[in-house]
Amino acid sequence: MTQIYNRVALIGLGLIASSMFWGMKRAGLAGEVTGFARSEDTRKRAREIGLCDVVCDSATDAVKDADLVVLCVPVGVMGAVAAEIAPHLKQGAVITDVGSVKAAVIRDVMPHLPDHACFIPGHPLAGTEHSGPDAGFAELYDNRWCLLISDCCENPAEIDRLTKFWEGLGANVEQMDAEHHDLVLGVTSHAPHLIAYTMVGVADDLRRVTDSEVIKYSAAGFRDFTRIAASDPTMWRDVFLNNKEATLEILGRFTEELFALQRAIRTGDGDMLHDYFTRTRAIRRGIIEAGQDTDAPDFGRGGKPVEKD
Ligand SMILES: NC(=O)c1ccc[n+]([C@@H]2O[C@H](COP(=O)([O-])OP(=O)(O)OC[C@H]3O[C@@H](n4cnc5c(N)ncnc54)[C@H](O)[C@@H]3O)[C@@H](O)[C@H]2O)c1
Ligand SMILES: O=C(O)C(=O)C[C@]1(C(=O)O)C=C[C@@H](O)C=C1
Repeated sequence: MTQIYNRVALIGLGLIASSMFWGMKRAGLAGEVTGFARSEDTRKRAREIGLCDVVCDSATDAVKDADLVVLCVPVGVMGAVAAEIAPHLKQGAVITDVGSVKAAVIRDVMPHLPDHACFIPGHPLAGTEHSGPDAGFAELYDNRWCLLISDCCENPAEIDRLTKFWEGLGANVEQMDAEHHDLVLGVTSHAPHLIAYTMVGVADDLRRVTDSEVIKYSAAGFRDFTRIAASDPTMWRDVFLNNKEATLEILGRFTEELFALQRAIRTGDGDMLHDYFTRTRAIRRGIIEAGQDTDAPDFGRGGKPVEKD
């Protein structure tokens, strides 16, 4: 049990905040945790399940005397929440967030914060397709990355303290520049979600033709798409609207590659398809060999990728 902050305030009480709360309790990281969510139903549910030591009826009450304030709301409302709480922050408070996009959050939040406060944007790379106060669990961040953007805060001791806090929640912490973060996550998270949303939409259109066969006989790959496409619509709307440039850049490249593959199929260019899939398989194997995905089902005994020819 290592207490890192006396008082932590969670604003927004969904998957990410509730997982932080249970993780803080597991490791004894905070003396007291206050919480606030905009919806009265969410606050009621949080009180019923013991989510937070105190559930407040306003964000301003929740942040009073908090040493750490964590903004766990959709990316599109971070700025409005920051404006509301700013005058009520404790002297020297640290503000962080968990938003999936970083440059837009910094743009929206920073101007509202008083000089005495320190803003350290963050992003835990962990989640599920579930949302709301019941969705959280203490293990969500175990052995996952949490990226911190350090250049908004001039106090290295507070960056160290927040790093220890996330490590206490089980995460591995690294620092990254906001623009770079948005490009990397555009490739690894945002574009894949958009593709999953699209693919499930296409299947839904087809379903009308084939009368439910698409869903009934869906194999594992498509089922994974449906899991991802079940993610919260508000959260993902805000991600795309706030990481516009990187998403459009990646989608442009994606479309070019898709057209090339489409052409190879139409013209019967088997060599092109085989070379392409050989290259992508090597990437996957490289990740496994580097030990970066030990969850992989094709990670064989003795730490070697399983040959499946
Ligand atoms: N779900 C994921 O996989 C995941 C992973 C990493 C980061 N994130 C980021 O974490 C943040 C929260 O996501 P989540 O999955 O916990 O969402 P969620 O939908 O489970 O929870 C969001 C909470 O914010 C509350 N809220 C919305 N608007 C509010 C406002 N104006 N004031 C106060 N509360 C408000 C909602 O009532 C809800 O309690 C988002 O910014 C998201 O981009 C999500
Ligand atoms: O596992 C999932 O369901 C997720 O989509 C989690 C995921 C991701 O893309 O990896 C989603 C959004 C985040 O900002 C971070 C993590």
